[in-house]
Amino acid sequence: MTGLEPFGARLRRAMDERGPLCVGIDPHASLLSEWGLGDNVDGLERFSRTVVEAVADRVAVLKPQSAFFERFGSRGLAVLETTVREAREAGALVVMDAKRGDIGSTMAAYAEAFLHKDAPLFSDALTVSPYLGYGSLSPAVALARESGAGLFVLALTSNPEGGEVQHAVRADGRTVGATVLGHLALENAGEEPLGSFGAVVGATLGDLSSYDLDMGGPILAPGIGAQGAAPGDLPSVFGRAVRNVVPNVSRGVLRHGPETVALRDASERFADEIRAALTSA
Ligand SMILES: O=C(O)c1cc(=O)[nH]c(=O)n1[C@@H]1O[C@H](COP(=O)(O)O)[C@@H](O)[C@H]1O
Repeated sequence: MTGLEPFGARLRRAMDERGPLCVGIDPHASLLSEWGLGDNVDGLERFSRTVVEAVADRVAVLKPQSAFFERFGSRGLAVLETTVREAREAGALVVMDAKRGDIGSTMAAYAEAFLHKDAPLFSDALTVSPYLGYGSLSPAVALARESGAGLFVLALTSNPEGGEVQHAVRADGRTVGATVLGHLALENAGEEPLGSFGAVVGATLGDLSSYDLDMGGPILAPGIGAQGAAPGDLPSVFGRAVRNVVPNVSRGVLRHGPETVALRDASERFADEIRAALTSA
């Protein structure tokens, strides 16, 4: 299979050209209602198309959250396919937020579903959970390499409950989260200008100086906006690794819909604040 240029290289270029913002496509039932749309497939379709029209030609990354599409069964998945295709056609990279994780042999099928270049839901990258053991992800790592796609592996998540697993200390004295970051550093070794195997690290987490976040790959940083973090927090949370951070905002942008112009303005405001925060870092 001839793959695309590696995801990390494509992402670095997109971040340099467009800035690093990732806008999430999270069609919550409450947002559909606020936008005057029905909580049905037509509403889902209108919502997703509007977000793509508003920002896919200007942000580096769009991140559809699969659960909100799965809610509507096969017709929701058809909307997800269209959303991914139209976002990519408009020049955005698509990170499919499906947070898959399973035993290795089943993980291979999840990888086929999202990372095989001929799959209907092929995406530039996929969020995955390493909490069945990092090694269980190896079929996804292998297929991502072959396709020129990437992974974002949950390392230190933005939710307060995540710490009970991720900050747990192993017998060798390292935390579970640090162990995941260590695996990613090995995957990305020697990859220039940026590896394709990223971590998810919440922007809400405050001081992370005890973690080595500089693991050669991108860091997807959710938590800005609705979960309380702000663009100005990025330099202090991520330190030197901030240059590789892809900050995600979902509800913080989406609540400004349904007008395309208002969505675009909200996204530009976040992009400007992020640029200002990174320049001062
Ligand atoms: O993998 C993710 O994207 C993710 C990881 C994490 O630690 N925290 C987190 O909020 N997310 C996702 O990021 C988005 C955040 O949405 P907002 O809180 O509305 O900006 C949601 O789609 C979450 O599922």
